[in-house]
Amino acid sequence: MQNDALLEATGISKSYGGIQALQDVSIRVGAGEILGLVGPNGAGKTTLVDMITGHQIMDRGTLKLRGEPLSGLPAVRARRGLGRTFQHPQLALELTVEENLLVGAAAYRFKSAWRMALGVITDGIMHRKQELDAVREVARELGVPDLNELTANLSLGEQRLTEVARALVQNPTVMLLDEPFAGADAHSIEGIVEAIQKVRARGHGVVLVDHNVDLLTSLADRVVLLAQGKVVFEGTPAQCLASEEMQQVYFGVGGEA
Ligand SMILES: Nc1ncnc2c1ncn2[C@@H]1O[C@H](COP(=O)(O)OP(=O)(O)OP(=O)(O)O)[C@@H](O)[C@H]1O
Repeated sequence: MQNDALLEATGISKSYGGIQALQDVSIRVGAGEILGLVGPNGAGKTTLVDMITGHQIMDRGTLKLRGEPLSGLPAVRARRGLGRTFQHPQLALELTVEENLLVGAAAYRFKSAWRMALGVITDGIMHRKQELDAVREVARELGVPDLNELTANLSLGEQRLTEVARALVQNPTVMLLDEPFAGADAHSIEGIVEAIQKVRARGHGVVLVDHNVDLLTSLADRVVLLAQGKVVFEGTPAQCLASEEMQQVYFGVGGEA
């Protein structure tokens, strides 16, 4: 065992046509660590999350989860322990909140598509009560609104909170959150923060992408600043906020706000 990194992304590069979205980017997330990923619009933050979860295919680079190579379709990576949310929440709007959360619980239980198929036939009823209990507990802890509500009726903040709750019921080794606070109300933000802290307390890891730099730096243990597809600074939140690179990237000046 080389180190205690849960997630290691090394030398990730990706271009879309003529746009170099990521160039030789490396990040690592340790056990019980929240890694904040900041950078201006178009810096490559979502692209990096997509490379890790397999929602886009990288041009170059390697990924490891708990020291083991990570590849395959997003569903395979989810079963290996990657939980995520999306910049635009991806919930089944025609289902209730509870049904959406149960999808997360089932994804965690079935370690392969074959087992999932078999499980639906053989042990669906046996595990249903267990999963319902887990879902209801997470919902209560995070303050997820009415579980019987149709997801289409939720506000953006409530959808974000529900998506984070869905990721949490999978008990992810690493949870990747793409702008979870954008447009969210105070109550939803509180629940999302609770979820992040729970993952950390379990000794698992979080990659947190958000434009709310105050909130992000108050939660993160370490911050990586991306600009134009490259890592331009990495350090503690205080070091990052004080860095010349941060001033340049966000305010176009060197050394002063
Ligand atoms: N599917 C795609 N096709 C073409 N270009 C893309 C695609 N996805 C991202 N890009 C480009 O790659 C670059 C990085 O985009 P990305 O969305 O990763 O940035 P970001 O840091 O997440 O930005 P934001 O904060 O606005 O979400 C941008 O120039 C973007 O236009």
